[in-house]
Amino acid sequence: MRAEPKLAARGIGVEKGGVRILDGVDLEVAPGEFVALIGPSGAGKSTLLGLLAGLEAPSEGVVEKDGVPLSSPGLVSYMPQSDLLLPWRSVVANVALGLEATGVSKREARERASESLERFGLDGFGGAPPWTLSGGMRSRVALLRTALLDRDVLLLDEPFGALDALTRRDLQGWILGVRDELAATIVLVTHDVDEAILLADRVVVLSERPARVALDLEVDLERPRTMEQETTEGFAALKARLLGALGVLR
Ligand SMILES: Nc1ncnc2c1ncn2[C@@H]1O[C@H](COP(=O)(O)OP(=O)(O)OP(=O)(O)O)[C@@H](O)[C@H]1O
Repeated sequence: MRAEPKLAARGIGVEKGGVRILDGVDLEVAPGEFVALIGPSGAGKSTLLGLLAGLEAPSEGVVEKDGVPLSSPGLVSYMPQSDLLLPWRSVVANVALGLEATGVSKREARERASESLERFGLDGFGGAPPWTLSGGMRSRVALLRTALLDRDVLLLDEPFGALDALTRRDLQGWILGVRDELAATIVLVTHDVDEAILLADRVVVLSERPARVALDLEVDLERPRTMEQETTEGFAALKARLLGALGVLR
């Protein structure tokens, strides 16, 4: 018998300001699975992630977590596209913010934030203001703030989108390393086909707007994943299929 999906979007349609954005999108994510969501710019990836986060309701269809319709935000950890670090708060205070928002006392939130800095490569930077950090470190602060919420679902909207190529690779390698520790079902929105294949168990491609699922591809590469796998034939074959579905290769 198949396990109940951790997350399910069924028959999702979304219309905004008279524009049809999503049209009959079905997506199931199994417990502990890592799914990457890619698609053309403006296809509706962030919209779909927002629905999975319970931030908005679809015009048609239903989003379920553990088989129960998702009716409010806060049941999952969600990291929006911009890192939203508050410039007047230190790194530790920024990390603690998510916990504080869920009702944890300021003192406990800061303690837990301080304790976690090391495993996110931020040791010694707790008192620093965000503007003194590199882009990669800012991303880790935002990721840590989201991960500390300790929900069983982690939704990431292009967490490395604004980073240069080298820093991006560095963080991809780092995500591979902390994946087990995060122990969550993960949905990641990305524009980067290599990133999707490297990190995910499955890559779901959305079509042009109004978006449908154009391809749902299992990434059957061995784990633990390494950057070296990017040079293998298996990787290249997956990439060709994804680029084909995106309309880049015809
Ligand atoms: N309130 C709104 N009214 C009309 N159209 C909207 C509204 N909000 C979003 N859209 C449109 O919905 C589409 C989907 O937006 P969304 O941000 O989900 O796409 P995306 O795939 O995440 O894009 P990107 O890859 O560029 O981040 C876009 O074309 C956007 O212009």
